[in-house]
Amino acid sequence: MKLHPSTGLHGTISVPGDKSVSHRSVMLGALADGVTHVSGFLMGEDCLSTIDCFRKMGVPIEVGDDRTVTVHGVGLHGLKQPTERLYTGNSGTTTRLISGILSGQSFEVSLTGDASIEKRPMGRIIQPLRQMGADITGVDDKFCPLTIRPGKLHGIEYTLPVASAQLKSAILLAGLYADTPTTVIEPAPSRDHTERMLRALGCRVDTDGCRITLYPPEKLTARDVVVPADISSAAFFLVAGAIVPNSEITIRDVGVNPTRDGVIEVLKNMGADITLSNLRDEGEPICDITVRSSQLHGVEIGGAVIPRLIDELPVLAVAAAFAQGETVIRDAAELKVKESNRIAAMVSELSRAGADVTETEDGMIIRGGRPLHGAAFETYHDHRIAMSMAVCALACSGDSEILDENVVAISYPDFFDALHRLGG
Ligand SMILES: O=C(O)C1=C[C@@H](OP(=O)(O)O)[C@@H](O)[C@H](O)C1
Ligand SMILES: C=C(OP(=O)(O)O)C(=O)O
Repeated sequence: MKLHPSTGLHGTISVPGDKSVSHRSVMLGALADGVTHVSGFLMGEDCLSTIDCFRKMGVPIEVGDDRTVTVHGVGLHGLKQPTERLYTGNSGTTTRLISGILSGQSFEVSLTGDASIEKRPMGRIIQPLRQMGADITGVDDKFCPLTIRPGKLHGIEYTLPVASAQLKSAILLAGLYADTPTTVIEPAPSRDHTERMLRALGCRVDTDGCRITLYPPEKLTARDVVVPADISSAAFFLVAGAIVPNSEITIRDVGVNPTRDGVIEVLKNMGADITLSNLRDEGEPICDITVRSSQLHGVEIGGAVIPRLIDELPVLAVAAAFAQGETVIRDAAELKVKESNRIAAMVSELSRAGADVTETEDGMIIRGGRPLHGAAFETYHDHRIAMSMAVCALACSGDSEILDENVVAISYPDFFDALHRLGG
């Protein structure tokens, strides 16, 4: 994909549905009694992997052509043993959350994903699920493929070593099958879509600060889901609108759950001109967001905000490269175990454009304000690196290329069309 420097991005767009909410709508819809109509579903490869796994376990799921999905729930105990190994593709969320659910089933199942998934840490779910009584094994007890056999589950109280919604959700979903309540304590609040959706389906989940307790329900009752637009996808346009001069972009119906909206807070702290309008509640808070270009300045990004913007850090690093002064990103070691090592990837690609960036143990230091030039950017087979460097390319002098651009299909299949429609 070739990109040219942009003289300004203009227009109103809708970005695709939230990936986290889309995954959960299928998983919890499958376990509910009744039919779940999902609208605004993300037709990205990761969420299609989730649909494929549940279909293989006997859940009838219809995919419409207007981003609708209908899940015919089979109830908490209605999943069937698949005839083959489940394949979770590139999706860490599918792999970890489904493992929690599979720990409570009465059949044996094995699962794995692509080359990236086979390198991502699974010891973090294997350990607590075993404490709950699950019979789960992996390669060296750390990696996929995983094999899960029937086990009798009981509730535990577990303090998470990292603020991870995937880990939290895996434990809570196993807790649906336990004979006593399950409590998870987070170091800092991570996205709470699992808790919200479980409550909507009639399950008691109490949250007290960073302490979440799930009470095993008799059943879940299906309820339709309206998926908000994904703030993690909107973030690429928030940064593009801020750093490409003469831009004004409005993004409609974006989910601004307070456990997800750190990117807005940080961009505003950097001096971005961002306004929210039309705020309303559809099970998740939603609003329209307008960004206009402005001169950004460097900031410190660390601590409790990190889980609230974890997937947005690559594109925030791009914003920092165009800001005046120094930006320090810390407490973000989790970035090393995503689809790629996102710290190393961004340091390498921003340096290729001429930025002054240094890798640290748990983040990076970006001394912004240097003039950046276009280049041929690598993606490391990582959708967020591809989209971040595409945004960077628009604000560089000279032309750029994104190698392996099709990787954006994991979370945002029409990303380049959307950029084009805005004048990029
Ligand atoms: O629960 C989720 O839907 C997600 C949680 C985050 O991962 P971790 O929980 O591993 O931080 C995030 O990076 C991922 O894109 C989606
Ligand atoms: C980390 C991500 O997803 P997952 O962990 O589900 O692969 C992401 O989408 O940036």
